[in-house]
Amino acid sequence: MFKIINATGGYGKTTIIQDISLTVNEGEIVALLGRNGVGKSTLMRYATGLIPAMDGQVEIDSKIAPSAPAKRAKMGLGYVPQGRFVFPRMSVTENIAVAAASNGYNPKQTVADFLKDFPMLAPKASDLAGGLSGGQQQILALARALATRPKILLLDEPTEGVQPSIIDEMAGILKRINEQQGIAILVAEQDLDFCLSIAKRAYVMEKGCIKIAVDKESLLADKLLQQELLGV
Ligand SMILES: Nc1ncnc2c1ncn2[C@@H]1O[C@H](COP(=O)(O)OP(=O)(O)OP(=O)(O)O)[C@@H](O)[C@H]1O
Repeated sequence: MFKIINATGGYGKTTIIQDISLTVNEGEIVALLGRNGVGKSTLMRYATGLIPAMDGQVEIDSKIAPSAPAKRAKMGLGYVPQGRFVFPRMSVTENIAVAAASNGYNPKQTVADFLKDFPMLAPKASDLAGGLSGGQQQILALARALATRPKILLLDEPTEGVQPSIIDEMAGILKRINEQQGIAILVAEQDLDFCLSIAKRAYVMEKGCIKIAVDKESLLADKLLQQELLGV
């Protein structure tokens, strides 16, 4: 249902990712792994349309996605960028409302639903997002992406700088939305344990390319691969 086909892209004239193809099937959670700087975030930005394609394309539900990020969002592509993007001077409620409205959904209803679904945010509903802890901001960033009602959710290093209890909470939320709402997920990560607690297979990147596509069991069993490609 979500495909990146022969993606080549980068910044200015510099090519960072080269000829990458990957698929996330309906209802799947797939990990995108690789050491620092291999191009995971660049591939995510390519997928969302935030950087222009030098070559290749993105397909959502077998339709070629237009390049504008807002059009991809309307087709069902949700995105949580690295660094937990929230509006710091808006309240938790306003952050969710703005995200819902940006994709044409009723802000009031969405906020009411989300405060039920994200009990951690409910007591903070009127607080400014900038005053939340790092982990709470990451959960809010996830709630914002979900408020756009995506079919496929792209997450860029959601565990970075987040304390273990919130990482567990996040894994629980991701499994729940995947199982109950059928939202497919592509998660770029360095935290192998987190990824393999939610994903059944992974693509591993090296120097701007996909080096290998591997299922969870094979990756867990292959310590050499873990060390060589992931440095763990
Ligand atoms: N905005 C940018 N302009 C120019 N080069 C960039 C930009 N963002 C990233 N790069 C370069 O692209 C390469 C890949 O970086 P990218 O952030 O995509 O990797 P990554 O696998 O996500 O790494 P990390 O885990 O550190 O986020 C790096 O060499 C980086 O310096």
